[in-house]
Amino acid sequence: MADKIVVAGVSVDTRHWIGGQRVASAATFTDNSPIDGRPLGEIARGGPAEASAAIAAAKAAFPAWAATSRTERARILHAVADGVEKRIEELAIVETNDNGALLRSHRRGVMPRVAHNFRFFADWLLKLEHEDFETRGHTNHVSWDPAGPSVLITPWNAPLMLATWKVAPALAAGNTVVLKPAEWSPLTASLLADIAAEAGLPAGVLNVVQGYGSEIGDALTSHPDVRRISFTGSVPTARRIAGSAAANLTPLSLELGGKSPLLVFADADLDLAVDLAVEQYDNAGQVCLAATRILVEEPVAEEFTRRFVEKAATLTQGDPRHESTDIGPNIHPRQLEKIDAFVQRALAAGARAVIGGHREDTQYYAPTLLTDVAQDSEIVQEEVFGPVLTLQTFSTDEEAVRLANDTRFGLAATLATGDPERAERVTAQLVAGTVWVNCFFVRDLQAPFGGSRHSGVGREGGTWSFDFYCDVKNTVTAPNGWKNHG
Ligand SMILES: NC(=O)C1=CN([C@@H]2O[C@H](COP(=O)(O)OP(=O)(O)OC[C@H]3O[C@@H](n4cnc5c(N)ncnc54)[C@H](O)[C@@H]3O)[C@@H](O)[C@H]2O)C=CC1
Ligand SMILES: O=C(O)/C=C/C=C(\O)C(=O)O
Repeated sequence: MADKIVVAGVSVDTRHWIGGQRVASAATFTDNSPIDGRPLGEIARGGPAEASAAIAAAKAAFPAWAATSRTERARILHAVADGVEKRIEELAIVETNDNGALLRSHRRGVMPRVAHNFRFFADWLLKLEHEDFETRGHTNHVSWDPAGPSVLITPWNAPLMLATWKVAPALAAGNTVVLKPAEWSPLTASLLADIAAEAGLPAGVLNVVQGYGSEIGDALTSHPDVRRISFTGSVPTARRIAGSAAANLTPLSLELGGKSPLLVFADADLDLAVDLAVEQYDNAGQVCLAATRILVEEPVAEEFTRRFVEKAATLTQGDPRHESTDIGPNIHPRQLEKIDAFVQRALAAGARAVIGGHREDTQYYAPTLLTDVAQDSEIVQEEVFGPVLTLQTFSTDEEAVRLANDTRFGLAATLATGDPERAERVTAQLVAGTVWVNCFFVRDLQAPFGGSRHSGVGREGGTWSFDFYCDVKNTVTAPNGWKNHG
C-alpha cells in the first residue's frame, strides 16, 4: 500500500495518525469517488489493535493536555483554524472528490465553517463560566474539568464539518481525541491530522484511525479508558454503540437520523415556501436535518406543487466540481440502491412521482417528489437519505401538528407561515430539537443542537458541548473557607 495518494493534486496520507506518528495497517480498503466511482486509493484498514493503540496514545497525552491552560488550548485551536483557512481550497477539492458534495459549497460554506468550529469553541472556552451562588452563606462554584479520551465517530455526508463540530469542543474541553471518520469519506480527517500537528497540537492529543464500522468501532466504543463517545450516523449503529458503551457506562452523545417536516400554511409566502422545499435537495438529500416531509395546507397545495415543479426543473444535476451544479451524486452505489428501493416500494404501494422516481445512473438519483403517500407508509416514516421528498396535505393546525409529530424521529421542523402567533402556537407543540420559522439551516454554534426520540440523545453546541465533554464539578466552600474546619 502506498503511504500517500494524490487527489486532484493534493497529497493525502492514507495511514492512521496515532500518537503523532503515521501508522500503517496490514489490511486496506478502497476509497472510491462518488463522482464517477473511480478508486481514489487504498486506505489503512484498522481493527482492534489500531483502536487500542490510538486510545493508549490519547490516554498518555491526556494529563498534559488537560493541564494546559485554557488560553494556550485556545491559542492552539485558533492556530488549527488558521491552518484550515490556509488550506480551504485543498480541503474543498479533496472533500468533493471523496464524498461528492458540491465544490462551491465546500469552498464558500463548509470549509470556512470547519475553521469557525475551532475558533468558536476556542473563544467559548475562554468565557465559559457559571456565576457563583450561595447556599446558607456557603459559596457554590461550578467548573468544567477535562474528562479524558473521547471517541468521535462521524458520517460521510459532511465529513470534515461534522468531525470538527465534535473535535473542536472535545479538544477545547481539555480532552484527547480518537476520531474515526466514515469509510466512504476518510480523506479530509487525515488532512486535519496534518494541520493540527503543524499548528502545534501535541502528539497523541488528536488521533485519527480509519476502518470499517464495527470492525474497528466495537473496540473503540467498548474500551474502558474511553470517557466520552460522540456519534453522528444511523439509528441501528447508535444502538450498537450504546450497547458496547453500556459495559463501562461511558457517556454518549448521539446525533441520529430525521424525517423532519416542512409545514406550509395557507398564509405563507408561497415563493419562500417553495424555495425552502427545493432546498431540501441540497447535498443530494444527504442531510440529517432535511425536511423531507412537506405538509401543505389544502387550499394552497395545488399552487404550491405547481411552483415547486417549476422551481425544481431549474436545478442542474451533475458533476459536483462544476460551479453550475446544484445536485451532485449520492455517496455510494449501495446508498443509491437503498434510495431507489425505498422509492420503488412507495410507487408499488400507490405513491405517485410528481417528479423523478428513478435513478439517473449508478451514482445519481433524480430529485423526486412523491404524493399519494399514506402517513403510516414506509416512505413517510423512514429516513431515505437521498433526494426524495413526500408531499401530504392538511386542513387544520391540529392535523398539521399531528402529522408532523407522527414519526419516531424529532430532529428538526420548518414552518412557512405569515402569522407569528400561529408560528408560536404550532412550534410549542412540535417534537423537534430545532425549529426554523420561514428559514432553514440557519445554524449558530452557541445553540443547542440535537434530536428528540430516535433522532438522538443529548445536545451539543456552546455550553452544552462543554457540559457533555467535561466532568462538571460543583465546589461548595464554607463561609470562612478552609479555616472553617480549623
Ligand atoms: N444522522 C446523520 O447525519 C446520518 C444518518 N445516516 C443514516 O444512516 C443510513 C446508513 O448509513 P451508514 O453509512 O451505514 O451509517 P452508519 O451509522 O453505519 O455510519 C456512520 C459511522 O458509524 C461508523 N460505524 C458503523 N458501525 C459502527 C460500530 N459498530 N461502532 C462504531 N462505529 C460504527 C461508520 O464507520 C461511520 O463512521 C443512511 O442511509 C442514513 O439514513 C448516515 C450518515 C449520517
Ligand atoms: O451542525 C450542523 O450545522 C449541521 C449538521 C448536519 C448534520 O448533522 C447532517 O447533515 O448530518
